[in-house]
Amino acid sequence: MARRLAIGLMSGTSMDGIDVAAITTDGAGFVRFGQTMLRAYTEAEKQVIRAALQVAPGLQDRAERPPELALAESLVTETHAEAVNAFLEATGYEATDVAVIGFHGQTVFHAPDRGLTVQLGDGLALARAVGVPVVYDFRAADVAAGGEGAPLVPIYHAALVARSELPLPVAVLNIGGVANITYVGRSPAEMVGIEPEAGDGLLAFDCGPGNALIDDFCLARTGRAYDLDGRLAAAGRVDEAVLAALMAHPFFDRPIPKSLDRNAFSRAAVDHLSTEDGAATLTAFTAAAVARGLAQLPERPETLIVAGGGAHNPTLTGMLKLRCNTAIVPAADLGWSTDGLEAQAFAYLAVRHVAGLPISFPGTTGVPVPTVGGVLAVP
Ligand SMILES: Nc1ncnc2c1ncn2[C@@H]1O[C@H](COP(=O)(O)OP(=O)(O)OP(=O)(O)O)[C@@H](O)[C@H]1O
Ligand SMILES: CC(=O)N[C@H]1[C@@H]2OC[C@@H](O2)[C@@H](O)[C@@H]1O[C@H](C)C(=O)O
Repeated sequence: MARRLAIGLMSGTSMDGIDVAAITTDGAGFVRFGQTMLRAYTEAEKQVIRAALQVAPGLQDRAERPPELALAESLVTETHAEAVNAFLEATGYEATDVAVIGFHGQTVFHAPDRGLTVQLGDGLALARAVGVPVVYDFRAADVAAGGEGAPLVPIYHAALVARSELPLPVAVLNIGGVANITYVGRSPAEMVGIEPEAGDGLLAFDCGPGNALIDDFCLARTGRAYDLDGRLAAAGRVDEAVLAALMAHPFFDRPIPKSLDRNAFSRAAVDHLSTEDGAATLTAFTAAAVARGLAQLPERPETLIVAGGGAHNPTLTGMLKLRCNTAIVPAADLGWSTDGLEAQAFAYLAVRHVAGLPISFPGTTGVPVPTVGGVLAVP
């Protein structure tokens, strides 16, 4: 398969901004990293997205666009076009150099049990604004076929593990707004090939909260968007009784694969705690949920590679070390991008779409057969 330059765009559940990343890939075993960039959302932009998040659970149909969603969708499309143009300017690439863009959009609601997963973003408008073909709406086909619609990054994790010389099994933990785990249990090279098998070699699932609960708590208590370097949590004490109550949520006993809405968990259980103790307890909740997730794997991974914004929180990574009985390796130690990995993944998934390769698998989303997701928009 031909190697193509692709750009990926990820606006995740943390709603901090748009990660932009370029890779050169054949959509299978070849991946060469290009540059990455963050186009941060302003406070006013975050408000527009938050308003859409509030309204979205009332949707009956994923195409419905009440005013809050319509406004947020225009904002998402326009800011992504701005981000791509800024990235082209900064990197010196011409639009004509780029074969395809993978545009995740902004998830505002995810309820696969109701057949609903809603990502805001107009792929055709973006393609026209930047002059590059765009693959978007990656999750709908998987949900329509009976899958969870998430996580979708695992096949990219498998491609990166295949290039590494790590002993298997390996697990990759992404700590975004929600946390998710990928398990690579056997020769991953086979999995990224043309016909990945639907065996238990590649498993994935959302394992619990990531940063979103901590972020929301921090914003409500201090007015700051997140617990910088985990300082609040480091100054507090974990309330073990509250933690046990949080871990009693039925989600943790559900078999894998499984996925989560950003707002699946409530932080009400820490309302009576001090700001420091609340932050410590929610941070421990994220770590404990990862440990529970690892226990659902068929084998204990030799290595747990940690990526996503939560990898920058030393209080959280310290708690992971205490609670997970495995070697923890920051993604950056392997030369992987901590913050740009998901954006790279959507570039990879866009190339797979163009090549007609599946992006989700029975082991990663529970979809009955490997499924090609996404919609192609040509300018
Ligand atoms: N220095 C830091 N200290 C503590 N937390 C941090 C730090 N840097 C980033 N974070 C956390 O990382 C979050 C951003 O993570 P990330 O960009 O991976 O999220 P995302 O792309 O929205 O995720 P996803 O799509 O996987 O849900 C911030 O909201 C914050 O909680
Ligand atoms: C529905 C949705 O947008 N889910 C996100 C979210 O953020 C992290 C986790 O929950 C993961 O399942 C997924 O994103 C990543 C990019 C994925 O699909 O792999």
